[in-house]
Amino acid sequence: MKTRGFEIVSKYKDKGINLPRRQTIASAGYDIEAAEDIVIPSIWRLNFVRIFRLIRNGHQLYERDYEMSDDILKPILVPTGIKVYMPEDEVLILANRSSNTFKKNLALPNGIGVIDADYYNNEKNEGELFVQVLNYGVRPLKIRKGDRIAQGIFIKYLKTDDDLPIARERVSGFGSTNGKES
Ligand SMILES: O=c1ccn([C@H]2C[C@H](O)[C@@H](COP(=O)(O)OP(=O)(O)OP(=O)(O)O)O2)c(=O)[nH]1
Ligand SMILES: [Mg+2]
Repeated sequence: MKTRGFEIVSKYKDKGINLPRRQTIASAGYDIEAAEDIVIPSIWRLNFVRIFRLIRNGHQLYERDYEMSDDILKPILVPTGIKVYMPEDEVLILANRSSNTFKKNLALPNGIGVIDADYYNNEKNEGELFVQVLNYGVRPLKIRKGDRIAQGIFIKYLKTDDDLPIARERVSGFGSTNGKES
């Protein structure tokens, strides 16, 4: 019987993806690997480029220039090539590895990632997990395919007494319930 587990998404079948694994007897987290080589640019450099662009365009660096700009510094989404299934009352918490901040200047800007049970096999991206990352170091950071970039922890979540039943199905992630994806 299938209860909870990880699977490889179709796009990455036969691409040598390893399913997440725990590393020691009592490790809570299933370590999740990057599915591709990817370079994470430094946020300092990106911000420098933005400021340089503002100055070059003759803008003064007033607060309103930032407010007017829709040039949001978006985190990089690292593909994992995997999806996760679990009972409806569970959630996979995607957490950073402490070594990422300690050794690599790699942060998960959303703090933790919340992977909902109904994200599995969604029509848009089949439920592929992505890890949002920011490199707060000064150099670009190379992530290689197979590097363990985050860990997934399964937990049960609770509902309030007056929780409203809802029939809406999840079609994707990253703002899909906002009406439009951002
Ligand atoms: O680090 C993350 C965080 C989320 N997700 C996927 C799985 C999750 O089920 C979905 C929605 O995440 P969340 O509810 O945290 O984001 P949202 O901004 O509320 O998006 P939505 O409106 O789609 O719920 O996006 C990831 O792949 N990685
Ligand atoms: Mg949501």
